Amino acid sequence: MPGEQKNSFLLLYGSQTGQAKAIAEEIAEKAETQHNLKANVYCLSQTEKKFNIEKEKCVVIVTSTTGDGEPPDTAAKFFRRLNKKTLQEDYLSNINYTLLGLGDSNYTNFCKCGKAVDKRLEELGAKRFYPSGFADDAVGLEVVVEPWMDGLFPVLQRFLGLTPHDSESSLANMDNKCLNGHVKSNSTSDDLKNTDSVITNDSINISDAVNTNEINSSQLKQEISKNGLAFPSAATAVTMATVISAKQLTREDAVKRTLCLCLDIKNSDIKYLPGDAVSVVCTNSEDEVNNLFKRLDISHVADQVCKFDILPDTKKRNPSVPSHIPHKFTLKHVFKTCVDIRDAPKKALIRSLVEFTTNQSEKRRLQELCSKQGADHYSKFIRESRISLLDLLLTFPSCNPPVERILEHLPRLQPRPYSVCRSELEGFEESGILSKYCVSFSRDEQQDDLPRYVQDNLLLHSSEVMTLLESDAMVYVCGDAKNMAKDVNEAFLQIIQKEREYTEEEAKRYVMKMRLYKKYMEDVWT
Ligand SMILES: Cc1cc2nc3c(=O)[nH]c(=O)nc-3n(C[C@H](O)[C@H](O)[C@H](O)COP(=O)(O)O)c2cc1C
Repeated sequence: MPGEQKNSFLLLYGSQTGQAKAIAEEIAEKAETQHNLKANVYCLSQTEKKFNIEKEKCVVIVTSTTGDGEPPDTAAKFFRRLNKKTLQEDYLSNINYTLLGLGDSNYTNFCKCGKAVDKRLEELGAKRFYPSGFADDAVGLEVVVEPWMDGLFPVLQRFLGLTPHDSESSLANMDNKCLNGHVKSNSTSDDLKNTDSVITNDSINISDAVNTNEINSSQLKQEISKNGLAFPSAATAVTMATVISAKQLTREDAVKRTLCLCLDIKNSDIKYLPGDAVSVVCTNSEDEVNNLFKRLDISHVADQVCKFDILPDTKKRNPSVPSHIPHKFTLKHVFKTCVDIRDAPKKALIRSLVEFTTNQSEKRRLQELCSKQGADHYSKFIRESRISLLDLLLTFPSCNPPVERILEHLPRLQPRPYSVCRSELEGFEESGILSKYCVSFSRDEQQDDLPRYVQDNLLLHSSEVMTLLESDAMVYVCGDAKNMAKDVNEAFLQIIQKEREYTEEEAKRYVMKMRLYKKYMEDVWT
């Protein structure tokens, strides 16, 4: 049984794009380096191979939600097993657990997976030894994650019989059964003093450039797919594709520029259908990378080949090189293609900058930004202002961190997902396959009498739409759930009321029936 040591506990994570995994790793690291606890960490996909939850005494679960309220792919098997109808009510009565759910309140089913697992564990008799937390990516996961994690350790210690004190006050701060969304923490001024101690030692160091040859580009391509960008959610290997044409779809004065890019994938194995998603890795801007290098004073080594080494005397348990950093690299390559330099700097990064800042007032300001009391300042100054790493360093001129410290903290450059659709409609209209084809460019400036949104277009063609509906038409609605899908649904209700002289109730029943017979289908997201 894995939990044999007195101070050990099982730590499980279910992650689609890496955040839950990173948080679980942080919990494990803090548990070991700061709290004399030992975490046995496994991905939920390892169920029955590496762990059997029913045999555990103390379990901590961190899981995100993906898709439309679904568990991450890696958690699907665990989820299925847990939901078996045949399990007895007391199946998990021996285990004690707590759970941290990650989600995004822009989605309809906020933290659905975490909440469902939490509920099911309770149904099966498991006891929650510490309140479960539900963190919201829309406002910043750290708003819930940080106080939840801080409170967890003393409770765990007490639960495992290591320190019989402290946990009461920690539990008192968590007075709800679950933490949900925004949390105001009840911290003391000690938090500020303690900010430095979180970073105990450099764990990673860039060794001196091993040689000064530039890595040739095919080697770099290999590194991208082999080491640099091992995307956890990618269904296929990463493919290099050339952009063969680019057409701007929006007008020059549009609020947001939309481009139609054609990628040449003739020589790749990619097969796709409309509805699949293609994720594009867009590199960081050369100018921004150069400016960052100038600010970090590393322009002169930008093209030298480097390698990450773990410091032999690191105090971190199981230190590892971030998986998105290639074994050998040039700084230029890593900063352009592997790390996200635009994302708002995380508190852990800001905390690590403090020790490299010489001006005392700048130092205090940085400490404040990453302290619990400074949560509002952090949200306002960093997140809402969409400050980048370069902006931050320019604002704090006396801060001169070594580049390895920055690299240790920068998140992976995430691919941007796009839905695959076909752009053949114009051709279909020309060849007569389509008899009518209407477009609405809502972001372009419109003359007042032209339909701006798709619902305006539907209402404009109200009687034709009704005729189509009556002749067994299928309706597919795809796109923004919050406004567009709602408004399109409303437009259909209006059309049916107007054209058929139906009451609102009758129109609703009409659309309901269409949905029931799969004649009105939605593929929508927020
Ligand atoms: C494609 C996609 C679908 C998502 N669906 C949901 C959802 O239905 N409900 C929710 O609360 N969060 C949803 N999220 C937000 C993630 O749960 C959240 O960003 C989380 O921090 C990701 O953690 P992970 O990297 O460990 O997977 C979704 C995110 C993505 C990218």
